[in-house]
Amino acid sequence: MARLDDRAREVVFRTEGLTKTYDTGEVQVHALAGVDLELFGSELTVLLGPSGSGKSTLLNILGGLDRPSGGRFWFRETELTRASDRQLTRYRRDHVGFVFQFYNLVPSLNARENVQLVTDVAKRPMKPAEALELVGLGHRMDHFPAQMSGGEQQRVAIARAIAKRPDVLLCDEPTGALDSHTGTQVLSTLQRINDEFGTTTAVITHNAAIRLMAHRVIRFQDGRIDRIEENDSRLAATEIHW
Ligand SMILES: Nc1ncnc2c1ncn2[C@@H]1O[C@H](COP(=O)(O)OP(=O)(O)OP(=O)(O)O)[C@@H](O)[C@H]1O
Repeated sequence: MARLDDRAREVVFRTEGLTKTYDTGEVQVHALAGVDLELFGSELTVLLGPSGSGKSTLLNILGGLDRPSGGRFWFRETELTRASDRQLTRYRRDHVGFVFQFYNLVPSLNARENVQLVTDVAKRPMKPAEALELVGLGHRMDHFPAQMSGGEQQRVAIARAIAKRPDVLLCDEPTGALDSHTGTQVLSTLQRINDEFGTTTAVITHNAAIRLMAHRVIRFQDGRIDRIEENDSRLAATEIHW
């Protein structure tokens, strides 16, 4: 599979000394303790690290869902460190797709309607049917979440995230609730979207096997980046087992 070097090294995200401290009354939790990082255009990055090492905190800040306590960060040329709530909402709507561990689908809406929630408010969306075809669910469009497997529901969530043609796809434990076989199908969908559309993709996981499909692997420890590895050769998601 293509190496990162083959791709344009546009800097999509940059962070400088990013910190996040939670004040829980008696103790301060340093969720991020100074993160300097660049994520590049079209790359698929896997963020690995023990529970509590700060992965979700970082992804939530990059996605405009949370704010840092200190440091600075940019999306392309735009500094978002002190963006207003309105600016962050517009940034999320126009540029970011999210995929979470628990699919967050609306149970009373079928697959097509769940995707339509996003396409109705996006600037240049795909048709819901097109997004569902892309994740291999063209035949399940009228099904409700309760009628679908976990993997299918997660693929509806991916269709919803990509239907607005986001520049970045931020995925927090997208296979955390899935068995190996189903998880592999979901990863394969993410990999194909990254390949076909060049969507910059970051995937948080506890599962070290998943690092094999990434262009780069970023390892977290205690709110800091411990190590960054570049994969000389990558595996197709379908070749990964756990
Ligand atoms: N709202 C909050 N209030 C207080 N502490 C928090 C809050 N959110 C996160 N934390 C703490 O910040 C630290 C980093 O959490 P974070 O969720 O970013 O880690 P993570 O690496 O994503 O972990 P996991 O893999 O378990 O999801 C943890 O110690 C966590 O308990």
